[in-house]
Amino acid sequence: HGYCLKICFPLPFPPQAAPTYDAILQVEYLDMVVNETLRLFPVGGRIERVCKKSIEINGVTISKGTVAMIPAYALHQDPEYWPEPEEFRPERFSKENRESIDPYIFLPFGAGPRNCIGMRFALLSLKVAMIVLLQRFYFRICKDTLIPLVLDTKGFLQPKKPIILKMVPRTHVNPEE
Ligand code: HEM
Repeated sequence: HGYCLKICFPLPFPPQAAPTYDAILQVEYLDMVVNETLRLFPVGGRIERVCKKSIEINGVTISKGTVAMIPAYALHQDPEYWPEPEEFRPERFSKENRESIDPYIFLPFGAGPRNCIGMRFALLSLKVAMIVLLQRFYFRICKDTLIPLVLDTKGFLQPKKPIILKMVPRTHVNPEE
């Protein structure tokens, strides 16, 4: 896939203001962007569970002890649930749309009693990092940005090569330069 993202949203933070917990929760669009990014790029591309007792689901018997793999990456790309799944559309996670999302189809942090224990911490710290960077810089594609992005096929879902972007200080007169 080739992804070319231009994300523009107002940050309700003056350049030097500390992003407080309450203020971060107010930035709804940031949450939508983070969710849509985790939909396209779920770090744990698959989730696994060991079957505790034999069960039949839709005519398929899964015996006790079998490891069942839940393909989070594939579920996040299923056009039945995500129209034009390859498109980066944070609006999928808007307040109005969010309620219709099945928690077993959107699985960036897994689901159930063994889901990610660090989810809230991870979401908060990555939002703090994004806000602090976006308060100070614009991010632009440059000649060293590899397009299309190539994903690694082993282990955690991550880019094969680092993503190189140009950082333009926000004090700069013309951010498009
Ligand atoms: C964006 C960052 C992160 C993502 C996308 C992520 C994703 C996941 C996923 C998909 C699972 C498997 C859940 C399941 O099987 O249902 C998991 C498990 C886990 N994560 Fe995270 N994680 C993140 C950050 C963190 C952080 C920051 C911590 C710790 C501070 C953490 C601690 C754990 C632990 C301990 C488990 C195992 C939970 C268990 O088996 O009971 N994760 N994570």
